This record gives sequence, C-alpha cells and structure tokens, in this order.
Amino acid sequence: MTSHSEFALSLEGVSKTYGDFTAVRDLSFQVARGSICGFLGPNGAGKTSSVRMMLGLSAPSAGKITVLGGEGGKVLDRIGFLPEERGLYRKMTPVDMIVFLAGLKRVKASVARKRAIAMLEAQGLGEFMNKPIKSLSKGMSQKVQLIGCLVHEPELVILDEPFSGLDPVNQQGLEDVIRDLARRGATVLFSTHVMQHAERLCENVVMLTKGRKVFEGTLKQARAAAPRYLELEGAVSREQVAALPGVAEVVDGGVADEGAHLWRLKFATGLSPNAALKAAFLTGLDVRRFEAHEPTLHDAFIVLTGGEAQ
Ligand SMILES: Nc1ncnc2c1ncn2[C@@H]1O[C@H](COP(=O)(O)OP(=O)(O)OP(=O)(O)O)[C@@H](O)[C@H]1O
Repeated sequence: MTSHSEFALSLEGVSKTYGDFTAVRDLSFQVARGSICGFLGPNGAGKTSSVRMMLGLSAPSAGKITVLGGEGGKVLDRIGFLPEERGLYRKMTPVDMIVFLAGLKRVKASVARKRAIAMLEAQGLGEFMNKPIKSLSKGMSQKVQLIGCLVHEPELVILDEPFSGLDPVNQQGLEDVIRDLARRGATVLFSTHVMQHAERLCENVVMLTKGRKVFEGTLKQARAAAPRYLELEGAVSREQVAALPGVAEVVDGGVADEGAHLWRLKFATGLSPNAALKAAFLTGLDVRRFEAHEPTLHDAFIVLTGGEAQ
C-alpha cells in the first residue's frame, strides 16, 4: 500500500457545481512527490475549476483534496501558482515585483532580492530588472510572473496554461525550468490543451473532458488508447491488405508508381502492425515500402476526449 505522504496532491471524488451546472464531476487522482503531471483537457473541461479547488480558492461541492499533507488554503506558502490570467503591476520593476510576491509568501526582502536578481539573470532578463514592467515584452513579463511564483522555492508548483502566449524559444525555456524544478525535488502540475509539452515533460498525465476524468496514467498507457497506422505500398489489392491480421480499416491512398498502390491501414486499438507485416511477407505479397506510425499523445487525446483537440 502506498502511504498518503508519497503524494504531493490527492483528489478524492471531487466535484464542483455552479448552480445547476457541474464543471467537475467525481474527480480522483494523485500526483507523486517530485513528479511532473500534465493536467490535460480541451477548453471548458474543468481544469481551472479544479486548480482553484486545489489551491483552496474555491471549495469543492463534494469530495476531498489533500495538498502536501494538508488543505490547499493552509499550505499556500509551500505552493507556487501561475494563474491562467496573467497580470503584474505595470509600473513596478521586475525585481520589486518579485520581492513583493515573495513577501506574500513570508520570504525576507533581502533573501528575495538576491534570488530575484539571480533568477532574472538566469532567464536572460538581467538588463531589464530595474525597468518598469510595462516596457517588457509579453513573453518577458510572463517570465517575471513565473519567477514570482517560484521565488519562495515551493514544494508544489501549479501552472495553469503556462505555455500560452509564449513563442517557441520561450516555450522551450519554460520546459527547461519545469524539468529543473522536478530535478530539485519539487512537484509540478501544469494544465494545457497542447499535448506536445506534456509528451516531452510528463511521466503521468490526467485527462479531463466535460468535467470528467477520461484517463489517468503514463504516457505509454495513454498512447495505447489510440490506434496505430501502417502505410503500405506495393502491387497489392484492397482485399489482400484487408485480410492481414489486426487490420480494422483500409483507406485508399491512391496509385503509387509502377503499378504499386498506397494503402493506409488502421489497426484495432492495442494491436501493433507487426503481425500484419509478417503475414504480408510470409504470404509473398509484393510490398515495396512500408511505414508504421506510432500514435502520439495528441492522437490519444483525440480518442480519449472524443475528438475535441485544439
Ligand atoms: N464561476 C463560474 N460560474 C459558472 N460557470 C463556471 C464558472 N467557472 C467556470 N465555469 C464553467 O465551468 C466549465 C469549466 O471551466 P474551467 O474554466 O474550469 O475549464 P478549463 O478546462 O480551465 O477551460 P479553459 O482551457 O478554456 O480555461 C466551463 O463550462 C465554464 O463555463
């Protein structure tokens, strides 16, 4: 049996209703300490509502949430939170802003200032640290806000759509920051509807759609929910490829060169194309080229959330 304390975050049967509307329904999952968890779902899935409950900013209508062994509201000093709605005092400088945010988490100003300067420099914002935030680009001020959420060295970091609004270079930089946090023992939960970030960062993901959990597990388990595809080119007929083991659907890819035809074969969920390829060669089919496509997390997301990917 795993003890409760191995989890930085635990939700048990959590629901949230707004009037007649249920935004989160009977949600249960756990996040292991020191891990990176992707909290995935299309727009309106209930991610922000769940995050607000984790932080103790709104009370669950039902169920129980345990954060770092306590309740979200009581352990706020040990949590770092980046809200979906970004905003900083535009007239303040990045250093003063970060020192102010650290003060809310009871970090001494002298300590916070040192950390702020080091973190701003590490993020390439050294020359902007004493300029007003309004003179920074959107990506730069997002970095300042991220530093403000990390300056008190939180054990649990919750980031709501942290990648939105960042260019590819800054997205990459944020991925590095998240990896580094986990390496140093912090637990990170981030919400997103862009699967590539989760695919690169997470051991485990939780998928939500219309307020319900549709998946919780490893990336490998998630990908197994999506069918695999095989492109096969050769002088073979539809009947011949359809008869190969595991083929659930055959899509005509048109005439390829020199009498060959391209077929796209979709396999039943959980089956690999290996048996079909083996059978094709053993029966002497004239296969000239083949390419197997491994499902991505994006493919799994579409299957698991019923096609609501962005
Ligand atoms: N205070 C509220 N009152 C009424 N309905 C709300 C409230 N907050 C959220 N909702 C509804 O609950 C549902 C879930 O919203 P939530 O913001 O939690 O989703 P989300 O997964 O974070 O979506 P997004 O990716 O678009 O931010 C939505 O249909 C939303 O309209």
